[in-house]
Amino acid sequence: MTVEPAEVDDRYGPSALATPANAVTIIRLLVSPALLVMILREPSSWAAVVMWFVLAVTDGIDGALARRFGTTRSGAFLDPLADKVLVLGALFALVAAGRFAWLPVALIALREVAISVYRTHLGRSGLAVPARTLAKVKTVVQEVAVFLALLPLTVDHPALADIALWLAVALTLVSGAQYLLDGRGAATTLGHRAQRTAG
Ligand SMILES: O=P(O)(O)OC[C@H](O)CO
Repeated sequence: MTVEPAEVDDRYGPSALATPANAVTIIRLLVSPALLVMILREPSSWAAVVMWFVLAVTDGIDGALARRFGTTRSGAFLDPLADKVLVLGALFALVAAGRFAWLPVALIALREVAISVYRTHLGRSGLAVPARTLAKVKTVVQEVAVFLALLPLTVDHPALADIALWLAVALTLVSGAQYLLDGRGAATTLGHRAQRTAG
């Protein structure tokens, strides 16, 4: 038996596109290029830290809105995509700025692209692959690695951000392998409320 949280308001059906959660996701996507320009101009600054913090925190907001108003196939696709654009954009900008090595960033990028292709492939059959808990944790660790690299206070201790980045690499690869090992079992039709929610 599925127990629904009492406060859930299933206002949006599984195929809805114009939802509050998607609005937050799209705003995050539109704002992200400004951050990348900022990092390229000055890799470590308080302005970039504040902007990154806001973009990372709003990751939780679109997930919460999705759980409140109803999870959708578009949200299950768009939310992880926005995270990838944001995190990969910031990581590549930090490589370009000489702050991160290319190898860990390339490993993360390979997994993120592979899972996006996998999601798109299943999406063509009307299936969604909502983010799993471990994948959400890996996104947070990726965001922490970027945060530590941007933070002026840790500029003299680059090992901190590097350790966080390698931890993110491990979580990224393991969580990616989980999706692939589960195969279509990781997907849901979202015909009814998804058991795993986007966010
Ligand atoms: O690893 P993914 O592709 O499921 O993405 C996870 C999301 O970034 C969590 O918000």
